Amino acid sequence: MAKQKISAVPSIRRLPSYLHIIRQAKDEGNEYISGTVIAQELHLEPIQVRKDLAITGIVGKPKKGYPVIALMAAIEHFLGWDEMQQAVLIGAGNLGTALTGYQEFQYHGLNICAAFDQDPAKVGKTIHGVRVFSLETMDVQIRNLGAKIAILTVPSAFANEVTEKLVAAGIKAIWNFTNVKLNVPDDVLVQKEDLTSGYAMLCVMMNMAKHANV
Ligand SMILES: NC(=O)c1ccc[n+]([C@@H]2O[C@H](COP(=O)([O-])OP(=O)(O)OC[C@H]3O[C@@H](n4cnc5c(N)ncnc54)[C@H](O)[C@@H]3O)[C@@H](O)[C@H]2O)c1
Repeated sequence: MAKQKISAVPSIRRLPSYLHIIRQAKDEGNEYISGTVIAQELHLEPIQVRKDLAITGIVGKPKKGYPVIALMAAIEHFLGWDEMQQAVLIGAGNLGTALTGYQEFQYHGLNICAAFDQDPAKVGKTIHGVRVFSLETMDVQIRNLGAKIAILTVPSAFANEVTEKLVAAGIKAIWNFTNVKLNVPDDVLVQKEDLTSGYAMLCVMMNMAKHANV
């Protein structure tokens, strides 16, 4: 996996919300959905939705919109969600437990197949159907499971120490929930996640609304 600059980051971040709405439309028995309907649901401009969907290669029909089944398939294929990825989770604490319990990942091609923790009280337990293993067995287990993705939810102080072990075990992509910049070789991808950036947006919106109302 080579590191490349991704140009359409905001569009890619919106695709899962589109998929959710399109899936709902399909469940309600609709064969087509228009960009305008998706835009209305998400408070976006229709032109933005059409531009975003264009990156998946699908084109809508005038007056009808997009065929829902083909549109879902195109988005899932673009995101790589039409193939199930095996992932391991390191740090079965509060956040790690919540992530293992998030059933939606199954619809997004992500299967958390094992968890690892250094706490002996957690080793051997099963959280939301995911077995927690000892860190000592991590290398062998990752190789046996063929997992290439790791979800990192350990305390930040241990993030790089654990990352070194993950890389040695053959992990090629890390979803990093710690607040640490990970030291990884060029062929290992890292996506850092921070819930506070969403909260920051909410605060700015609240501030703007407050000033607009005075
Ligand atoms: N990105 C976000 O928005 C966000 C939100 C919440 C928490 N976090 C981060 O996620 C991490 C976990 O937070 P939490 O609230 O779940 O903490 P927690 O203390 O509940 O869980 C941490 C788990 O990691 C285990 N652990 C500790 N050292 C380890 C090691 N060396 N190897 C393997 N396991 C180890 C602990 O035994 C524990 O089960 C922290 O780094 C926290 O800052 C990020």
